[in-house]
Formats: sequence, structure tokens, C-alpha cells
Amino acid sequence: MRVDVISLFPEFLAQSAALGVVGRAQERGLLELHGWNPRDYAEGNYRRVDDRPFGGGPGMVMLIEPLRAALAAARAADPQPAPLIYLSPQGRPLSQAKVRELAALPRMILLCGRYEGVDERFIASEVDEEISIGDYVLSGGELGAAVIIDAVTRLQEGALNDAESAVQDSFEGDGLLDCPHYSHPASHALGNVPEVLRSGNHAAIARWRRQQSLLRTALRRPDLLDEAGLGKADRKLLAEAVAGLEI
Ligand SMILES: CN(C)c1cccc(CNc2ccc(C(N)=O)cn2)c1
Repeated sequence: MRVDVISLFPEFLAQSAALGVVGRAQERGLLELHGWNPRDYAEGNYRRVDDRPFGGGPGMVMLIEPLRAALAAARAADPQPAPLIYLSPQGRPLSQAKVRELAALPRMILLCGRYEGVDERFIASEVDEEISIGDYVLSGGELGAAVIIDAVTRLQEGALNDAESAVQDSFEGDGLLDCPHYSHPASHALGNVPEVLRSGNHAAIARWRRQQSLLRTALRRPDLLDEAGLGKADRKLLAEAVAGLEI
């Protein structure tokens, strides 16, 4: 997958993408990252990329022309079509379903705004999708771009080895929160590992894990539970777990 990032701080993305799963995916040729800095395309001796908003008010707005030139350069660098995705607090919240959709694309271009964002005319004319990574304001869209790059890279075939791909279950396969995990030592001052996990009874272990995921989701994220569309067996498992709670 090719990802082009339009950002005033392309080195930020390069550094964060050089590590871990994303770094390895680049080495394996599973991911190709390219940065485009609007400042390289800003005219005039001040090479302006932002200016004050019409109508007054605080902050600065990113100007149309440097963005148009940076986007044109990115598109000219590779014939593959790609959606332009703008990271902003006004975007649609990112979800694993959206990550799966993006991960299936051959290419995407991520636009990272700074300041108060981008001139609305550029958004209206060029942006295909506006995405938010959560309801909070950051100093720039770069962290959102890094989140999307990480999340889509994990889903590229060959990006994760077996140990890592186990983490694919919650939020992905079934839309529920993950169950608790334990490792050595089996008994510890902080408590002991649940017996079922040491029983070797794989059916009982799978049942316990599913039940824990259901219970956790019900207690922490009932909104996800509604979306998960539980079947009869799951509802029975959950009822049994809830009955077992000493509340
Ligand atoms: C209106 N405004 C402040 C603004 C508008 C656009 C971009 C930016 C850059 N900052 C960002 C970007 C994304 C997110 C997110 N939640 O995905 C949070 N902050 C700020």
C-alpha cells in the first residue's frame, strides 16, 4: 500500500513510521510512505503556508495554493488514483470498520492540517473524506495520520507475525472488547491466574474468554454490545456471567 502524507512536518511521520510494525512493513515492501510539505510549494520570499482568517478570530488558516501544489505533486508522482483524507476534529470518527476499508485500498493521501485547519474551499474541492481520531483537539493532524498508518499497516498481509496477529480479535473479528490476558507466574501476590486457563481444556478456555469479552463489553462499552448483534448463545453466556457478579 502506498500512503502519501501532506504535512508541514513530514519528518514527524517519517520518524514515527520508522519503528516497529510500520518500520518493518516498509522494509518488507508492504508499505510505501511519501511526505509532501506545502512549504516547499509556497511562493514569495516568506513562503507563506497560512494566514489570518477572514472575519477575524484567533489562529491561522492553511492557504489553498501551497496545498493544491503539494497535492498535485503527490498525484503526479504515481498514476494510481487515491482518495484525499483530511484529519480533523470535524471528521467522522475512525473505527476498525473504516480502518479495514482503508487497508484494502492500493493508495491513499492523508492531509494533516495545522493551526485552525484548512481553507474550506480546498476541503470542498479536493477532500474525499474527513476523519477524526477522537473528540479532542491536537496541534496538528499528524498524530491522526500516524494512527491511520499504524492501523491499516497491521492489516496488510504479512505485516504481523503470529504472536502479534493474535491481537486481531477484539474490535476486529467480533466488535467486542478483548478478554483479560495472563502469563507467568501462575500464582503471585497480585493474585492467581484463573484455573480454566491452565486446564488445557480448550473448549472451556474459549468459552471463558468469550464470556469475559461479553462481560467486559457489557460493563465498559454497552454501545458496542448493541452493535455486535449477539446471538442466543452469547446472550446466555453473558446472562450467566452477570448473574455471577457479586454486586
Ligand atoms: C478546528 N481545528 C482546531 C482543526 C481543524 C483541522 C485540523 C486541526 C489539526 N488538529 C487536529 C486534527 C485532527 C484531530 C482529530 N481529533 O482527529 C484533532 N486535532 C485542527
